[in-house]
Amino acid sequence: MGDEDWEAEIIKPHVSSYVPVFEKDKYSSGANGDTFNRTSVSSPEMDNGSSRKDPFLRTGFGSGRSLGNRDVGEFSKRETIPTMGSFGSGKGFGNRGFPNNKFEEGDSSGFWKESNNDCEDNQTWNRGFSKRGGFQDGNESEASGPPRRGGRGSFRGCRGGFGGSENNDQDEGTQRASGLFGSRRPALSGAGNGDTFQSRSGSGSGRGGYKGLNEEVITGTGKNSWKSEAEGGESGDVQGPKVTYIPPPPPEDEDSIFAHYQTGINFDKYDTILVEVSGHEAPQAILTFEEANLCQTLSNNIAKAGYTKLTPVQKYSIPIILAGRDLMACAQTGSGKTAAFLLPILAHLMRDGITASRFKELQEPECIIVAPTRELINQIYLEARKFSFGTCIRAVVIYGGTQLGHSIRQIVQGCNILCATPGRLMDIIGKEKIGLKQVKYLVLDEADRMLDMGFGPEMKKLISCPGMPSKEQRQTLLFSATFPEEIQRLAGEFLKSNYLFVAVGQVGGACRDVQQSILQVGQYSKREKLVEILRNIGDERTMVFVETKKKADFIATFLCQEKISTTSIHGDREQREREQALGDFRYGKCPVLVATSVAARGLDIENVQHVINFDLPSTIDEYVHRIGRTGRCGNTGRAISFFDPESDNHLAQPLVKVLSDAQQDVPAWLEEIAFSTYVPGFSGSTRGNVFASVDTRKGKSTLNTAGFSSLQAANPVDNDSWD
Ligand SMILES: Nc1ncnc2c1ncn2[C@@H]1O[C@H](COP(=O)(O)OP(=O)(O)OP(=O)(O)O)[C@@H](O)[C@H]1O
Repeated sequence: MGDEDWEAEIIKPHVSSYVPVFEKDKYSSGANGDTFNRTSVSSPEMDNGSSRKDPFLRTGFGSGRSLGNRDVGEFSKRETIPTMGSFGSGKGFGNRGFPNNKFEEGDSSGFWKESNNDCEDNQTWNRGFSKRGGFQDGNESEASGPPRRGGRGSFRGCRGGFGGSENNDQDEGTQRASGLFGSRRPALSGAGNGDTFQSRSGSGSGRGGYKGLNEEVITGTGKNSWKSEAEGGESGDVQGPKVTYIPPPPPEDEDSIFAHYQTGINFDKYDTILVEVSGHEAPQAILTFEEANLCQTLSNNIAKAGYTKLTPVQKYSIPIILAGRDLMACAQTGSGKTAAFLLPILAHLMRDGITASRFKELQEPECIIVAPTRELINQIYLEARKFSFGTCIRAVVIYGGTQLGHSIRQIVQGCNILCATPGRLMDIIGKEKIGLKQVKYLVLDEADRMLDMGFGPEMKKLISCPGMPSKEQRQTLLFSATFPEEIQRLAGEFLKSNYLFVAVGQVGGACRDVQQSILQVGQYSKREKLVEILRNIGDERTMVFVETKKKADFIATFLCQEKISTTSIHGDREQREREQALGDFRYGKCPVLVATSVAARGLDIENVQHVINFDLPSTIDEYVHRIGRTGRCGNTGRAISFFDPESDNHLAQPLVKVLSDAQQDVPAWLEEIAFSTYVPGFSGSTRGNVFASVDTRKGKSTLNTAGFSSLQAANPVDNDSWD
């Protein structure tokens, strides 16, 4: 993917005539115009002979004046403003595109490295410098990025940092680190939001710095520098400015805390889903919240959250966790896994009492929850805060892309449940800001992702950190909608040998409330098809998944050009922008969110009615997670996927399987491709290595509908092979 030759289609006269509304307002005079010379951009030295691929170069998207990293959704649907250049043509100004010309973080080098793997904190270890600082990744062969909308924008005019080697990256980084923010941006001030940056030349280690109202200079050198990313620090090595973003605190009022959306018409149908529990002596499932015997405050909070009935994964997982057992639970997307682990943990904490308090010097959380993306961990935190409302239990969230000092300050105020992304967690542990001795619960949400090659090593480090109780001493809970066999095997290292495995429906299966359609669409027709679909959809909330960060920017910009209010989220956007984008989507300002896989898992956004896979992901599991952003909690949704026979044939067989398991129509052409395509290890009936259909330990104990309690294991499990 990503090789689409956009150039042929993108050069259209109307492109340069569309100017986003805020551009008109702020820069309508020609004075701010094209200070960046477009021809220089496409010089061979810079584009490495590959500018053919970069539509932005030819159309002026992102050339020169950054639109800032404003969400493209702010390119209003309704505005068409007479020509004044193209997107972002002109100055390297308004770094992030904030209306008040606020500056931040300053990732403004001219080149950036694209990666298909748009994930979180393990990737963020690369972020501070190498990804952003002026170099170009050979594979991507882009002379510059897409419309970076400022920030790390390609064509920043004044300091683009072009170059073709990693050395240039170093140079750019050094340049940035040596006072770029301090000395080159004296006393910048903008209004509001604490985003104002102030010059701090000479502060800290004397390398310059920048500061906002809520921000402090964190320099990269000297005794006080944070740990390098390679060591697990997320804020970067010696070069480059540190992340200073402090997320706004979530609303404190009860209505906001307990705001929720309605369960859908199919919520009751959850009861008919088959549930398997494997392992020894599984406790009986419960049928009602009352049976869980939770304390009054918790019960009140559950009621205030609008939960009246347990979902299947909750019926089985809650008693298992209450019984102190380790658990691997697999249930379809949007079926309430978060509450399935939070409620029993909170119940235990309430029963046993907590030790951490704001008066303790070293915070020692009783529970650590990790998840692969920042937005997801924040969502889990909000759920934890909701269910612990009115109790003395304090949940804290820490994640990358935010100021480390802020994370530390949150923790020292008291921390019983620590919700964290892996990079930030390891950073905090490395700095000895928390003690692990009290950890009784370790939860890996999206556990298959947390244990795969990306995060697995970090998770292994986590469980072998000094002080971390051994698996015999803690309770470990793994949750996901997908659990490939090989990951299940790896999980044995984390779990006690007698763990229980709960499978609600088919492991790795898609949610049946999502109506799936697969359309055969070639690369060159995708955009046209997308626009056609979105026009038909109207204002209904839609997530569009693409394979690369660069393409996410491109498609979002393209849609804005087509007057479709769109924003985007991906791993190269600053955290502030990501949160803004998600907010704009969540609250309806932009009904279309273009995303990479960073938004594929876990995100629970009300009323997402459509998911469009503009590009199919590389794995079927990812497909299942992506389409699971719609059709949640008994609501219905639609997923449309563009299948390009040039690149997606390997997915034909697993797609046919997922579609038929979910009782969806399977197009004849897809079956034909599936039939004629050899996929090593795949077999339609067992799914081979593609994903597991059962607990890989083989011992199945029950096969029940969710409304009935489980039976004892029919086949004792060979636990020995799991240590
Ligand atoms: N028993 C319940 N009654 C009503 N709503 C519920 C119940 N359990 C969960 N929900 C709601 O259902 C939605 C989906 O829950 P959640 O995000 O935990 O799903 P999930 O299984 O973790 O999904 P994913 O696999 O995508 O991460 C949330 O809005 C949650 O508040």
